[in-house]
Amino acid sequence: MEKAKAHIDYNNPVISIRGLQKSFGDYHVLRGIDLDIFQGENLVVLGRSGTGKSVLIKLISGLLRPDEGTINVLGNNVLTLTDRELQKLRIRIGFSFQNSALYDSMTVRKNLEFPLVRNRKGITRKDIDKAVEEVLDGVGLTQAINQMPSELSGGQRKRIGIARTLILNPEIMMYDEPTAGLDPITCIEINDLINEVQQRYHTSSIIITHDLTCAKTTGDRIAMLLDGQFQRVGSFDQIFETDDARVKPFYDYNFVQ
Ligand SMILES: Nc1ncnc2c1ncn2[C@@H]1O[C@H](COP(=O)(O)OP(=O)(O)OP(=O)(O)O)[C@@H](O)[C@H]1O
Repeated sequence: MEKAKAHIDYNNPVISIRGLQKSFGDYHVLRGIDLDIFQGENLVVLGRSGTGKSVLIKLISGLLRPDEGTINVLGNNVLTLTDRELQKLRIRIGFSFQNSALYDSMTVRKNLEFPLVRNRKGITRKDIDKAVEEVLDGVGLTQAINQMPSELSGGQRKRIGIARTLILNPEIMMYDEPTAGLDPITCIEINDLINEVQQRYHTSSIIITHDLTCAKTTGDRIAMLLDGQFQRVGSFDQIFETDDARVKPFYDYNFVQ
């Protein structure tokens, strides 16, 4: 499906990162990251394995501390927040991770209710039911409400995983390898869903992927992490308009639809 025009507010960065550095022992993983992600934008982060993409997400969400630099998320200086403040901030961020599995012993409904009951103290039964129905509609799976995760396809489980994140109305979504391990048709569906989420929930997103079709389909901008820095940032076509020997193989060995 063609990506609809995104409504991006370039005057309103939801994440602002400056001079970010992080080492583990002698390995200098991030060597000066500068990045703004704007309200309503899908930003794709591309980079080879081990370049520090997951480390970046952990730094943004306060799970790791940088050696240098500043990180501002939704108006908060992440490095000065208390644990409690960090927890509150994380509720405003939706994480769709490869390992964020559903609870196998619970129906889809119960899986979706779980984050609500845990994070919205005092929420009424009526509001829970409404939120579950709305979010299932949002991911196109209303019929799955009473099914068990084992009865769903990989793509459907992925959708429910995303729905479980969306139910808390996050302002930012983080997708880590959203299409990994899915067949090509399901990949297309998940890419479309990421774009639908952007439109319907007005989220800003970071999408980490190796899948260039995913990058091309979902990204309003692409940031390529090379040697610890965002060496190339721009549209899909712009970042691959180069003879840089570190960039070209990325494109040449990927099948891009
Ligand atoms: N807590 C840690 N302690 C030590 N080294 C770490 C830690 N976390 C990450 N690293 C190292 O930092 C580097 C970057 O890791 P990261 O997981 O961010 O890579 P990535 O770009 O997400 O890779 P992939 O695409 O394979 O998921 C790796 O060499 C990893 O071993």
